[in-house]
Amino acid sequence: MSDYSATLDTLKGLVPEELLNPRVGIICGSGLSGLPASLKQSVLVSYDQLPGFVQSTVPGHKSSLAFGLMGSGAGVPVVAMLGRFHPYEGHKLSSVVYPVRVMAKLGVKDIIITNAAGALNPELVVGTIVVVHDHIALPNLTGMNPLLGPQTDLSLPRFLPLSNTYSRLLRKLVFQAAHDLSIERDALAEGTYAWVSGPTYETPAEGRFLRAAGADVVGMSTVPEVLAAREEGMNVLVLSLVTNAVVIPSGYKSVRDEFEAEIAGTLTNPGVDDVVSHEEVLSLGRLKGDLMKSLVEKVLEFIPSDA
Ligand SMILES: O=P(O)(O)O[C@H]1O[C@H](CO)[C@@H](O)[C@H]1O
Ligand code: HPA
Repeated sequence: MSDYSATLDTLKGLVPEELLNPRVGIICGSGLSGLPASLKQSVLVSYDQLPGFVQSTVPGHKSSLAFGLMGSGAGVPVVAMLGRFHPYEGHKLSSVVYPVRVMAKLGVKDIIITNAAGALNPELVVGTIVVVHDHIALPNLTGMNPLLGPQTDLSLPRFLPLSNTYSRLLRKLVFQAAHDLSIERDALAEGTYAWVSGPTYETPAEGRFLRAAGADVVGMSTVPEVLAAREEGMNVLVLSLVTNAVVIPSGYKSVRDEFEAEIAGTLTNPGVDDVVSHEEVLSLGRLKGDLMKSLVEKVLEFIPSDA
């Protein structure tokens, strides 16, 4: 698994030398694989060609790495994961973060991680892009941490601080990019991402619990990648696309009240239990994919080459 040299040698045989030193890594979330659609000189490498890579089995995720130049002008050399790995697919945490470590070995300094997420903060409208500034990871706190285990690379820190996880500079560049693109203010927000293992979506009570703990959005990915990227010394930017509401502003509706209103003939608004689906998540990705793409491309233009 940790034989990076086999992966790197394979990449050397498949990707032209001028694309093999990407500055920025990108991970495409559910339904967001179109992000690198307009890469120049793009070269696709399928995961099944790469030792150490597993397969993405989730609809809306492809299984390829894309190398190329992104953005206007000459473009910035990037490597993008068109499809990520989640622990709920049965992948080990070490497999989930393997591509991030490969990116580090290729020289990636800045990583832009995107995802689809449910809104816990009732003020977040579906379609909003949340610039993540913090996270809550119950799996990490309870023993499912991708950095657990013997230290195989002594050049990496044993005890990684997480108080400065999400690069202040990169976060600010998103707002600069949005300003430049005249994207309306409400299209973006800042917030805290809660990582859950999935594959079940949250119950309403779990949603309220995570909200009470201080999270704004929830998803089943990203945090393992963030931890590996930070351990490898990368600057991290996370953008979450809100695809559905988890905590419904109107809150819980009592069926006893409803029943009593019904027999009293005063029932006007019967409660309905909202149900989220992955199709809904993907359709939001299709709807907002272009916005995410232009934002990421603009951010790339602004990232200093020595950041
Ligand atoms: O986080 P990404 O991969 O964007 O996908 C999100 O969407 C899927 C659920 O619909 C889960 O995998 C969740 O994590
Ligand atoms: N919960 C967890 N993960 C998600 C959700 C959600 O509501 N939406 C998209 N990914």
